[in-house]
Amino acid sequence: MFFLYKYLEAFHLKPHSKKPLSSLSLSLSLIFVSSASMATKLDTSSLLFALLSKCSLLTQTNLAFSLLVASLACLALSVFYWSHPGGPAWGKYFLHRRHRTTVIPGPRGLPFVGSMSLMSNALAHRCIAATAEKFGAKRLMAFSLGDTRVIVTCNPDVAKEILYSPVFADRPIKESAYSLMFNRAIGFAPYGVYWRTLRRIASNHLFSPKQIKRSETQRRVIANQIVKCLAKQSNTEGLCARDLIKTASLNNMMCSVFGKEYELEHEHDEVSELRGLVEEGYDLLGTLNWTDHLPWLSEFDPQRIRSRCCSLVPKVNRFVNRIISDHRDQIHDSPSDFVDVLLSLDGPDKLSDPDIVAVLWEMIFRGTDTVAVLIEWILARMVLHPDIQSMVHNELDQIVGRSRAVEESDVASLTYLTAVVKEVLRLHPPGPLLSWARLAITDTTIDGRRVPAGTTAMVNMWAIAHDPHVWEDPLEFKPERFVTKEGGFEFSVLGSDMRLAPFGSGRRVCPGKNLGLTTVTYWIATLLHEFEWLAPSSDEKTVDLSEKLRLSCEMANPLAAKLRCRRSLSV
Ligand code: HEM
Repeated sequence: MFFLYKYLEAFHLKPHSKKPLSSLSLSLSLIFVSSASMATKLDTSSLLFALLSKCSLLTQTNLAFSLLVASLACLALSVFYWSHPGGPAWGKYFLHRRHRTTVIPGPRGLPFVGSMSLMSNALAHRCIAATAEKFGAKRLMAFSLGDTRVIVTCNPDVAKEILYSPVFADRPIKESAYSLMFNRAIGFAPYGVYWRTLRRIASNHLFSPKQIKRSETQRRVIANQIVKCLAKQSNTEGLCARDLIKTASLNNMMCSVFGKEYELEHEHDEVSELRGLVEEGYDLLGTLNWTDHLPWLSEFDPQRIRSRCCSLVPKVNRFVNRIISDHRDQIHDSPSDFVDVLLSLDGPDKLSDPDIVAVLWEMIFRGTDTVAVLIEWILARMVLHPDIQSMVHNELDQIVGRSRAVEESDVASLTYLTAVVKEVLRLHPPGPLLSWARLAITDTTIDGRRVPAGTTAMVNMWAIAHDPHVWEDPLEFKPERFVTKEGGFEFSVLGSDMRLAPFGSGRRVCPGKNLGLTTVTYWIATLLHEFEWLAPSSDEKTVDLSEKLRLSCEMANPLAAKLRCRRSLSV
């Protein structure tokens, strides 16, 4: 009110003004008095109208002039925000911060929207790495996604500081994740008792070494089915294994989670339906939603993410609830799959039905694509480097021999193959930006710079894994770097060494890392033991390694290969 008063007063002094200042002041005072008694009833806009209607200065010229002044003021403010290193969101913080602090370098991007183009790019990890290099900000870079302040590091020490810090144990709010119920599952549940309970239940009943061992038979059965399907198509030039591997991975998760077994050879309506739901969810969650960062856009849903989520969720609910009620109808002495486990919970651990749906849906969702994407990258590298593939074959011949199929127990002795998997994780981490970012719960200090609460933090694992200061010849495919020398330590990729932590680290580290790695290594051992993977034709010696970052970073164009069976008893 005070500002409005001042504003009108200032106008009154303009040459067009006809009404004396005293009369306007009187009008305003009257309005002030009457508005005091009705303060609770009047909203700001009606008050504004009341004020303006009292004012005879509302000429066209004055209105145009006031609009111009307001627009210029807005523009000046946004240019001021935008001029701050890191862009507009950091500029706003600069005005409100209470502490003197070193500024974090970073790109300004565009006024209002900041560096949206960095993240909406299909190669965001590469763009961020290049921008950090340009700004000399590899340790810590700031940028803005609309109103969201973001920090990103391309340095292993700073990555450790972020991922291990309890301050960054939360996830930023994403409308699509909330709409798709992931806030009630592990991935997006706010850090707290509920999240801890879910992680404990999943660690005990899905990801424990005992549980992983129990699901060995199911992985062997599915591996045999993959081999059988591939053997049938082995004469095809340019065979594309992507869909088969994705369906195999989905079948594997459906077996662990829902206790459902399907033949890979035949199309099943239930599997196709779930594949469709997962694909749609994957697309929605992997898209940068502008309304997450520009609240003034949220009414409009310009990318149709909200409406697509709204139509997906009832389908997921119907699908998963059907499976839950089938389980309720069957009485088991002991839980045989993860649905049984969740239904058997009692006391404080007991989950409501909507929460059970969210947890089950997340497991299927997270466990399917990550595994399939990694397997395709490994096969691509094998086609591209036949010399390395033949070393893997030699190892398989020595340890397993051609007379039998690989067993999961052989994998521990396949040291070169394990090194190949690690080298592919280094060059093609499925989550180059660690999939889901972290959120600062309180103000904190990272690498000596102040980071305010509410800042989103990301680790560019792809940049760390490609950094020549961290890895020798980082662009070379050299599995030998992971072959443990006599008496040396084995390099762990499970989150203890930030030079390569493709499963993240700290409190929010991937809980499915052992299950994922066991599945990938065993299936890859089988696929390489049974087949030689060759370029589709002799004149096409190269493999297209272009990437496309959705939620995971997959090959932009599916791998096409030619297969040669290595064992006569390949099925
Ligand atoms: C090759 C396989 C996989 C890769 C590369 C991978 C990678 C990741 C990464 C980078 C994160 C974020 C970690 C962080 O913020 O520090 C994550 C989180 C997660 N992953 Fe995985 N993952 C894989 C397999 C799986 C599997 C098989 C499952 C379950 C069946 C799974 C379930 C989850 C869940 C639930 C989270 C969220 C954890 C939390 O927020 O507390 N992942 N994964």
